[in-house]
Amino acid sequence: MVHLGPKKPPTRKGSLIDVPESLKEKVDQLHTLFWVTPEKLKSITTHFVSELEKGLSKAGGNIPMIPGWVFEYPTGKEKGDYLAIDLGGTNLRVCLIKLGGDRTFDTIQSKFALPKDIRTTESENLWDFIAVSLRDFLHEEFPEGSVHKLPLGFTFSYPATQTALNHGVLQRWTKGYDIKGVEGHDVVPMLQKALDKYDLPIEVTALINDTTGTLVASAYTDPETQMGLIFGTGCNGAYFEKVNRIPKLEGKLCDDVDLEGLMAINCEYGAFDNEHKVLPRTKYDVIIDEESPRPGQQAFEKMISGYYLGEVMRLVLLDLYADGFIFKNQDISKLNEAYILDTSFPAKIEEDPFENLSDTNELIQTLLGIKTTKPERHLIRKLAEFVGERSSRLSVCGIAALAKKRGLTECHAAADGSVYNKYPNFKERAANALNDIFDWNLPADKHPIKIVAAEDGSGAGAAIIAALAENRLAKGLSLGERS
Ligand SMILES: Nc1ncnc2c1ncn2[C@@H]1O[C@H](COP(=O)(O)OP(=O)(O)O)[C@@H](O)[C@H]1O
Ligand SMILES: O=P(O)(O)OC[C@H]1O[C@@H](O)[C@H](O)[C@@H](O)[C@@H]1O
Repeated sequence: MVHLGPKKPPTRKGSLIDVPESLKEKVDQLHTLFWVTPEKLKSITTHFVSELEKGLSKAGGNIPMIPGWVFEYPTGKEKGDYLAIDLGGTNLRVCLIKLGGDRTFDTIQSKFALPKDIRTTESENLWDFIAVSLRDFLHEEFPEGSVHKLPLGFTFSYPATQTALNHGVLQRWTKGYDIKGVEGHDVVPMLQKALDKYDLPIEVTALINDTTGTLVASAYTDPETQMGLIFGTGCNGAYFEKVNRIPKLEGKLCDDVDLEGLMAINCEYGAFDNEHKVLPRTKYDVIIDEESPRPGQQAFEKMISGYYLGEVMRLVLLDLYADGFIFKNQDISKLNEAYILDTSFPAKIEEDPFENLSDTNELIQTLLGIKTTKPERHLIRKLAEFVGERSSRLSVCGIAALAKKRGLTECHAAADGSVYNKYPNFKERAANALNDIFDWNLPADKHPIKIVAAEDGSGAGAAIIAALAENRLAKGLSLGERS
């Protein structure tokens, strides 16, 4: 007798039949507030293209468009062992990447949750945390120590101006960071100093952004890759631009750079529309921006990325409570705590498969100490769907804009990050938005521009870029601006 065990509950029907009219009207209002029409997506994308161009001009614009000093696609023959670290918005990852030289690679890695206070700690604590994490990793992987210096690719997922591959001056912290003494400084010597302090046999040979790493790592295994995207704690994209289409680099390139060649660009497009010309910001987006450590910055990122989606939800719930729609006579003191809800909160609500939303009931009771009625849970479920869908639909504007800017009619857009990988229905919603922008009306697997799962950009990408840099140095080629 085969024991089938309990089957996964079917997806719920989600009817609103037992929801009072007043709540149904509120659902409609919230849908109007968060829905982005196909026409709006198209107009946002058009503006996005012009902003990408402006970022490459000498005058610049909202979007930084940072040259990454990676000049070529990997050949797939890159070979060797490289260390890589990835300082993201939520975790630090330490990797040992073994490049096979045949479009394959192996990864040995450890993940360290960033300390809760990391966003406002002293900068020395940040660099020490990284050095100690690397020291622990080396003890495990090289118990007998290492006789020679190990090259390290440092994936630094923040906007850093690069005049060379192994330098990067932090423009500004994003994702709620506010560590003093780092903005305006080159982070490579800061990290190197901490590594030397702990006598680690490591040399930082390349500083890369996680989106550039994602682009290069994915191109190593999939030559159809034309852009690398991150939908994680933050959002961003990288692509290869023609060197002669980067006005702000005129006169700054060494003679050995092929002007007909390519250069990886770390767009830093979380900053798109800081001027607030096209994005459909709600009052909740305005509050999040005004109460963030860097008001006026990262307008696009603050509407779509993992660090903020839970906070958008929290602010709307507070309004629904103040207007008497939910949580009547309940103690909502926990809900008053900023950022108490991370993006897994709306994600788990969207994954609740039960008609009575019993998982949602437990989640809100456990996390916030609030009892809910079934009609309230239906309203909260619709709100989670609206917030999640707005994120997915707006996220695609960056992809469409990069494709339009480069004149790409078909390619792979390699995406990574927990919002892309874990948020329920993100992929389907993103595919629908691509259909809306390009009027394809095709199933996702037939899309000419296909969003695909990326390779490990922060690990393998950093290693491959370190290998590309070594190859250039071995040929006596430059890695940065004319000195
Ligand atoms: N189940 C989930 N669904 C959607 N987002 C999630 C989920 N779990 C975590 N997240 C969000 O993903 C972000 C972490 O992204 P990730 O790519 O893992 O790390 P990093 O941004 O540090 O590279 C956090 O903002 C977190 O709120
Ligand atoms: O991988 P994460 O932490 O989600 O980062 C995504 C993006 O987050 C943005 O805030 C950073 O400015 C980018 O550099 C980064 O690529």
